[in-house]
Amino acid sequence: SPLPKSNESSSSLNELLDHLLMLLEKKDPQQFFAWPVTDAIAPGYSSIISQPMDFSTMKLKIQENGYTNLKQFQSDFELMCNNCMTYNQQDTIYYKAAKKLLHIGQKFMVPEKLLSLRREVP
Ligand SMILES: COc1ccc(OC)c(-c2cc(C(C)=O)n3cccnc23)c1
Repeated sequence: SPLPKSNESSSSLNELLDHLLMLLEKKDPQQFFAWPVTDAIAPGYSSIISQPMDFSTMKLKIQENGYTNLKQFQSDFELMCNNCMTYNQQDTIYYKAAKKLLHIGQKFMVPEKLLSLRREVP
């Protein structure tokens, strides 16, 4: 089915979300969260994690107008981090990376911070 026509508000939300996603991706230099986790690299992953999420999936969702508000974007981000802290033991580099990323993301996604982002996005 054709993509829903994007109107003014959805395109400005999408611009904000694209900008936010880019900032969050920069905090994942090892790209652990860039692509879906496969059972090949993480044994049993698909039977442990029922709702996988990663940055590439979030990017596609933005392009398909899949987010109608910031809260939905925030919950996919938190899902991605929490999946990682569910599958991986606390003493792993992945768990520690997810904990750090979650903390950074929660600091970014506060209203006053987002207002400044909005001003940045022309
Ligand atoms: C070592 O290089 C990579 C490259 C890509 C990865 O996920 C896209 C991961 C990766 C990412 C994850 C996560 C996010 O749980 N993971 C868990 C166990 C084993 N590997 C991973 C690691």
